[in-house]
Amino acid sequence: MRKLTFGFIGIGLIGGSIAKAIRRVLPESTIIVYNRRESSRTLALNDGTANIATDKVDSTFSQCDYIFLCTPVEKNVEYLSILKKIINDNCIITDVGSVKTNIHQAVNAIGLEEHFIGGHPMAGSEKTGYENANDRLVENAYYPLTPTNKVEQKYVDELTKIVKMIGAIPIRISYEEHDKVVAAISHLPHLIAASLVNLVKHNDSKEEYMKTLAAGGFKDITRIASSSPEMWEQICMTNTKNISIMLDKYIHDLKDIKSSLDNKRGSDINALITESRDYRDNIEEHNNSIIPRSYRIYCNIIDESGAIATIATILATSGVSIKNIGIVHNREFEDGVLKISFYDQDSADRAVEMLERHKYDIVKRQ
Ligand SMILES: NC(=O)C1=CN([C@@H]2O[C@H](COP(=O)(O)OP(=O)(O)OC[C@H]3O[C@@H](n4cnc5c(N)ncnc54)[C@H](O)[C@@H]3O)[C@@H](O)[C@H]2O)C=CC1
Ligand SMILES: O=C(O)C(=O)Cc1ccc(O)cc1
Repeated sequence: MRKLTFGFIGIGLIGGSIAKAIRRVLPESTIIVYNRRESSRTLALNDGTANIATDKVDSTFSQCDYIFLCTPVEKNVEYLSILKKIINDNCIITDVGSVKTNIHQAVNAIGLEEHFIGGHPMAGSEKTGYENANDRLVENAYYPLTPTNKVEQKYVDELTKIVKMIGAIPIRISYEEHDKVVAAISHLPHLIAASLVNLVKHNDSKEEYMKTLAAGGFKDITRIASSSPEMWEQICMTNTKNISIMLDKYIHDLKDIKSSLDNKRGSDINALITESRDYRDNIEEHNNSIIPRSYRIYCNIIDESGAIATIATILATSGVSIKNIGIVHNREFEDGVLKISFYDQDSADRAVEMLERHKYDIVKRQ
């Protein structure tokens, strides 16, 4: 890989994570960041991610081979006209926005097609900001790329290689198709999560029993209701038509469910959950066959304070780095079990060995 200069407009959760990942895998590269908030710029300089940080998008970015637009989707579009006056002839602008049609249309309108490859890492969380960024965030995640035939293939190949180097899985798709897909699997679910939380809020009693008793299932399905309002307003205002079409279908399905309830058709409910369970169970199997397996183990623990800390300490003292750790409650593990993810198979194997040596019960799973 040639020595590259990368620019980042916005180093929040996603921009910050990609910049950190590039610093890790291409340590010789130059990284220039612009961010509205000064504290993130300082953090990125201090932790060695950025070589240069600017408080405006200016000619410093003319050195860039790649510029990642990583602000909310309507804002990303605003930077295109500024960048058009700055970039060099060989620069590729890419973005990480959750919606692709709006930016492709803008790119088209201002004549930047040869310089643009749309992108969208399918990883992230409800958290925001550089403080939550990490260099492994996009690892094992699909990363749709939406180049048009106006951009030279050598750039598509190189960006694809960079996406692979940071551990993500590039997948080429048209921007129109992309926006239909994400309306169904990401944008509508965020609206459903938010509306479900508000439904509970608006129907809770003054004792707040609903809020108090809300259990794992409610929390699982509504985690994303804590996402950034500004980011999601912009997503919904740009992928409006696709989301609205899916929402119509969903309202239709909800009405069917209500009719099954009102008419006491238990077999309909049974069929609903049987169908969803089969499909849902298949999502992970399907992913496992394409994405490298996530290196995880499951361990039974006694439900008492300090139990997780003890395991974390055993692994830390054995030199095993934990990627993620948390209790899962689902029908597969009736009483709850600790799920621990690692960065590689060796770490997972070593963790099993160490925990079994300490008499922990590792749950065998296909
Ligand atoms: N959060 C997620 O899980 C994912 C988000 N995305 C996309 O990534 C992009 C960035 O999102 P996050 O990093 O999650 O958000 P974030 O809130 O963590 O970061 C947003 C960045 O944009 C900057 N920003 C916000 N408003 C701005 C404005 N008006 N002018 C200039 N800069 C502004 C912020 O200073 C920050 O650097 C969005 O386009 C989003 O659609 C893509 C995949 C996943
Ligand atoms: O937190 C989650 O599970 C998400 O769904 C994160 C996310 C948010 C926006 C995207 O465009 C892609 C992924």
